[in-house]
Amino acid sequence: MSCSLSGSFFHQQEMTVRYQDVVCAFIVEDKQSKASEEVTNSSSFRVLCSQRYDDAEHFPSMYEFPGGKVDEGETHIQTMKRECSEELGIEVEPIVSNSTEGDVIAIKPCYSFHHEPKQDKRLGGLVTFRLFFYWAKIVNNSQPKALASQKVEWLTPEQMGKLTFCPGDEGIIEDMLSGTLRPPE
Ligand SMILES: Nc1nc2c([nH]c(=O)n2[C@H]2C[C@H](O)[C@@H](COP(=O)(O)OP(=O)(O)OP(=O)(O)O)O2)c(=O)[nH]1
Repeated sequence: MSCSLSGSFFHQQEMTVRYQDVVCAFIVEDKQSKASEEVTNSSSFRVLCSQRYDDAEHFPSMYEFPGGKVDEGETHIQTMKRECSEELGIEVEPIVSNSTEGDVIAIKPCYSFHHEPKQDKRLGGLVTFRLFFYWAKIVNNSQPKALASQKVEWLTPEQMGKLTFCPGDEGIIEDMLSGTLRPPE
């Protein structure tokens, strides 16, 4: 069977589109901690968020969940732990469900968007990011510090809703606000 193909179709076929997995952690505040007094009596919760630098090459000043690109040979959980250590100086563990012991709860694994990195030598060219979200908690009482961002804050979904988050987080805040996305009990 023959078919006619437009120039733009050929262009797309020749273009290399790479995929880059990004792991993001929804780090839930420990409700026992003093700082979270205002949310202990409600169904609300707070999640650790960072604000990117004002002069960041991509998405300056926007908020994001801690995380980053998966390095070659890394599992998602290794990436999450490494990024949290590098960016926040904290040790985290994934929150696992009781019924599926050992399984990580992954949320919305299909967020993707196009991105044209200029400097990142690992990428180069057109890249589709796939964001994977995991619930996590801080262990060993380590305290988060803004080591790679201008600010880190514990935020409720209501507070997040008033801020601008990175494009891959589209829908996430709305889901937290509506209650469809909540930390596992
Ligand atoms: N860490 C993180 N990245 C996010 C989120 N939402 C979202 O769209 N992203 C995007 C921003 C980045 O382009 C990419 C993650 O890359 P990265 O954490 O290594 O950040 P980076 O500043 O070095 O990235 P970049 O300059 O290459 O964009 O995913 C999020 O909630 N957390």
